Amino acid sequence: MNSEIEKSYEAAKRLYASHGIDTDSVLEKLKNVKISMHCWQGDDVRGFLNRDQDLTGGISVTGNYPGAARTPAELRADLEKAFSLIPGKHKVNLHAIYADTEEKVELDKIEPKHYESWVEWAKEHGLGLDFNPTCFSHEKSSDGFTLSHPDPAIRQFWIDHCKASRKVGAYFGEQLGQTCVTNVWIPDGFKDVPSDRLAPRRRLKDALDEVFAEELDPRHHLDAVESKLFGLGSEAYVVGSHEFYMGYGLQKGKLICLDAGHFHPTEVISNKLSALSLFADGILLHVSRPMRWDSDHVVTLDDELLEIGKELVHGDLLGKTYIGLDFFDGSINRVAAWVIGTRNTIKSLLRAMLEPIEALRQAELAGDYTTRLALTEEFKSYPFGAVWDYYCATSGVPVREEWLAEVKGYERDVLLKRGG
Ligand SMILES: C[C@H](O)[C@H](O)[C@@H](O)C(=O)CO
Ligand SMILES: [Mn+2]
Repeated sequence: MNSEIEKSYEAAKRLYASHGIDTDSVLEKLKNVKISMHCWQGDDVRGFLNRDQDLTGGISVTGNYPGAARTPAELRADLEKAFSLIPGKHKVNLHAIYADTEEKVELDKIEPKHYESWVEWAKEHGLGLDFNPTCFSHEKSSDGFTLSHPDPAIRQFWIDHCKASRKVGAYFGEQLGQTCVTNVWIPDGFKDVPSDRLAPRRRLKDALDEVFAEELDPRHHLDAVESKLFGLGSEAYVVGSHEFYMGYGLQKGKLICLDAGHFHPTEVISNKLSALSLFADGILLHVSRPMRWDSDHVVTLDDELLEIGKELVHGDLLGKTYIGLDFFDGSINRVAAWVIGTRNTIKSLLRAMLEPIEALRQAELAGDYTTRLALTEEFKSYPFGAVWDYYCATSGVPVREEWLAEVKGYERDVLLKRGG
């Protein structure tokens, strides 16, 4: 290893040690945290089933940066490239539309065999897999409703799709020896003020009961439910609101998914974690960056991401929280988007682990808010970067922005040769 990196790390280690923070054990702890990298950043949420369908469900990707993956092999190659630039061992989050099969299979008929190549690949690379039913970009969701659809036949189609998805998820967990989280998100909602808010929610509740009726081994598989305040075309009312899923998840023992972009613009998920942790068995995060709305920008190391990291680390929530990412930006290199967002998410955890939390808590308890503020601010310029660089170097991934040259080379040699 470059001796400058080592020297800076040793100096940083001594400085943090003077506050009782052992950087070596922090890095050991960090190594065990898995981030679920969402496959859909790699191809603008197109998938491989129903590729002729436009992206619907009130979500949107803008930008036409060249090189989006067109096949499972291309997507896997891009994911591998990204993982080679990110420290640690992580997971990949698949949507049902990412099936790798020659068969023309309908969503309600998907089976583990349609995802076998993903399982083989995950085994080969020591990765975990998570899963999601895809309740959008389909003719049966074209009027904006799925599990809460008033037509029982359409509702049943989506119920069957979600049931089939759980089986796929359970297979992933069992094959890979890592719990798979299958997350249900549906777009259902109204553009304008509804006359009946209750009936769709009652239908959704019943539909979910049917979806989750079969018990699955929690060592292999956990269910999550994801709420939203509004989407494009569902500005007035979303059936699966936060209150709905918080109630459902707490009552039925499901993981509650908090997507950073799914709340009122002044609401932050970092402030929900401690409260939820007192009641929920587990939490799933969709780390995202809303810009004025649920715009799914690549996550940066902004105040909210740092706050999320602090809550997870200082609230001792890493053991009960599954950290997934959810952004999709088609205006920049998509491999770089993964690398930036995932490295930032890991950095936010490291930053929190390097905080003098005991001293801060004592100051707070004593009502000494001056010390709390002074220490918090001074620690912002502590040599966190030296510890991060050392972590990257010892994990065998590029240090600082060195990864960018790798991505540029990959763009030149691989992505730009893909054509439209
Ligand atoms: C593609 C994802 O499943 C989707 O983004 C969902 O998680 C969401 O956040 C919708 O706004
Ligand atoms: Mn999400």
